[in-house]
Amino acid sequence: MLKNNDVNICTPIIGQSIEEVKEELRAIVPKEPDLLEWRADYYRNLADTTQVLALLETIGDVKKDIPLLFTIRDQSEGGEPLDIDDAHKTELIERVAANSHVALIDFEIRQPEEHLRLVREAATTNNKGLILSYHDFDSTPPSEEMKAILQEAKDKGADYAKLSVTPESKQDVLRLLSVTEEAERTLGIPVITIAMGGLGTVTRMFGWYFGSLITYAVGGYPSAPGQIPIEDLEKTITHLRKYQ
Ligand SMILES: O=C1C[C@@](O)(C(=O)O)C[C@@H](O)[C@@H]1O
Repeated sequence: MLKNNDVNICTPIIGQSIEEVKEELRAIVPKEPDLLEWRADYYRNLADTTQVLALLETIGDVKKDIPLLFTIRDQSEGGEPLDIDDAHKTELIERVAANSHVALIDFEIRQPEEHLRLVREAATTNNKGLILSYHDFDSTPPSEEMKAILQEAKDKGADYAKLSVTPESKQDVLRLLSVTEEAERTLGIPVITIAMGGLGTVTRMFGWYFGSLITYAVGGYPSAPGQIPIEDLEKTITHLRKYQ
């Protein structure tokens, strides 16, 4: 599945229709990312579970053996407006978790406890990895708070603890990297961290060196501020590896 103790490049799929998703896959799959993320909040028929599961089959048929991460991102955490409520979202994730094409589920740590429990159970039952994530699109919280968020993800049953923040200074970027480095040594589960936007690009390029397991890159279209094309990211990683 994921390469542990190494960097994994993940490319999001953000199509609104089957055609757009297929077009993105045609562009992305030949680039051989380590992981594909279907950001299903962009899909306009998300309310129709039958269509979601059908599109999952389509993705499964063309993605070759690239592991698939399934994410429905809430609008408050940078996702698209949803026409399903939290209960429907959780039920959908439970169905998706049972699908053999899916390897990992991303769920937000701020979701209601009961839904978190149901998603955790679905991931465990179906042997899928669970990423519990937290996004701050306004700022970079104090370091102690960032550590507490990663710890909370672990306490709530995450297999991977993810934190994505918005830096307002280079000091914020350094703090995120420092928290990453410490968490990677001490938390006991893998961490995924990102500083978004141009200031944070360095974390997308080099965060893995400080202990972040996944970095998100553009294969077709970006899904968050500051993502860079997979080709550029691969070159950067290769260069650092060569001389480190
Ligand atoms: O949570 C994340 C990370 C991300 O927001 C980023 O900043 O690259 C991109 C999203 O697609 C993904 O679900």
